[in-house]
Amino acid sequence: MHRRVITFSRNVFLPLTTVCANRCGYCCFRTPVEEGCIMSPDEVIRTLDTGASLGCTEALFTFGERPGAVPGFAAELARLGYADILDYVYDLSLAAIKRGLLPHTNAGILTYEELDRLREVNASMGLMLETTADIPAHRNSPGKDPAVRIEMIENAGRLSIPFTTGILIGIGETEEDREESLQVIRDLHRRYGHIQEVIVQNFCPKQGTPMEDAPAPGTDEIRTTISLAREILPADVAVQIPPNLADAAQLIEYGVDDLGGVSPLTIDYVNPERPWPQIEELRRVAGDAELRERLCIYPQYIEKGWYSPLLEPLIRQLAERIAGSKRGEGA
Ligand SMILES: O=c1nc2n(C[C@H](O)[C@H](O)[C@H](O)CO)c3cc(O)ccc3cc-2c(=O)[nH]1
Ligand SMILES: C[C@H]1O[C@@H](n2cnc3c(N)ncnc32)[C@H](O)[C@@H]1O
Ligand code: MET
Ligand code: SF4
Repeated sequence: MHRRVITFSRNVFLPLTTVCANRCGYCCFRTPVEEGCIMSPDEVIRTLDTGASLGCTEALFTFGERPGAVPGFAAELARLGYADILDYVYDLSLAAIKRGLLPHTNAGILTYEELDRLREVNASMGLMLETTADIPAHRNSPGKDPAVRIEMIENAGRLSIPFTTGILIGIGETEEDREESLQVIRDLHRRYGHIQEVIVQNFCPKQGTPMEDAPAPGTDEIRTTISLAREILPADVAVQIPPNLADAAQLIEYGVDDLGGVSPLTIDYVNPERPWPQIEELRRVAGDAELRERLCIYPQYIEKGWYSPLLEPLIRQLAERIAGSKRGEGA
């Protein structure tokens, strides 16, 4: 009999800047421009080096959207010798590759040209659709307009970029909205074949944000949504849940395929109050299923050659390494 497989990726989280042109009602990550709103190259390099020594394979660059549009940010970035945060992430992606980590960037909305440029140094990229609904939490976030998000996910498809997206549940959308959001993702994948995973992320209220008193979705609601995702999405698209935000052991059997990026080093800067479980804990969560490490580019996209030539040697080397550690376990 075929044993079920649950995957995860070993990463470091690099929040290059907390400055953001949006103001989402649920977010505690964003800060005003001030000294220290940008992660310094030294700190990034140190994190990459330590991450590499701990066996991490993914450098997750997740940060505020279009920070350059916020007054004062450009001057802060200029102190580091950069005019555009995307040039900064490009250079640091090269630094990650040099140290043996595959970059995965989620910087919010990017244009077709920007995606094309970052594609060169990213093994995969991501953008949460969040929801197709028009909700109060996104009133001050032009970048969360569903049409804008869908257009970017579509552009990533046109560029054959292995892509991570997902929905955020409990932010004021209805169950019908969740269904519609998942159908939109399915349709994008039917057209371009680039969606490797869909995150079903549960909203966690944050003190000091407009939604601090909004209720968090309960386990039953998350379960129903996972089942819905598994039902709507084709089999080659993984359903991912974040094991630090939800009780993963109680959810696995409803159709979870993946536990996302887990870090032995860095915290989840978007949910700083929620520590990552250790790898041993994930094994318990997976239960009867086989827990298997993966890269931030899924195997089917490696096979198809959906990556830039610059990444080829590292992808090859890391794919062999994680396959080897599995053999070493006698699995
Ligand atoms: O593509 C994304 N990946 C996100 N990831 C990455 C994801 O968990 C994995 O790294 C992917 O599975 C890449 O393979 C996060 C990881 C964290 O530690 C915390 C938050 C996120 C959020 C996103 C996200 O919004 N989009
Ligand atoms: C990086 C991703 O984190 C998610 N995100 C942002 N704020 C929260 C929160 N309070 N709870 C859960 N997820 C959140 C969004 O979906 C964003 O796209
Ligand atoms: N700001 C981006 C977005 O919300 C990246 C994740 S949140 C830090 O899409
Ligand atoms: S969730 Fe992302 S886009 Fe929204 S305010 Fe926070 S950092 Fe900005």
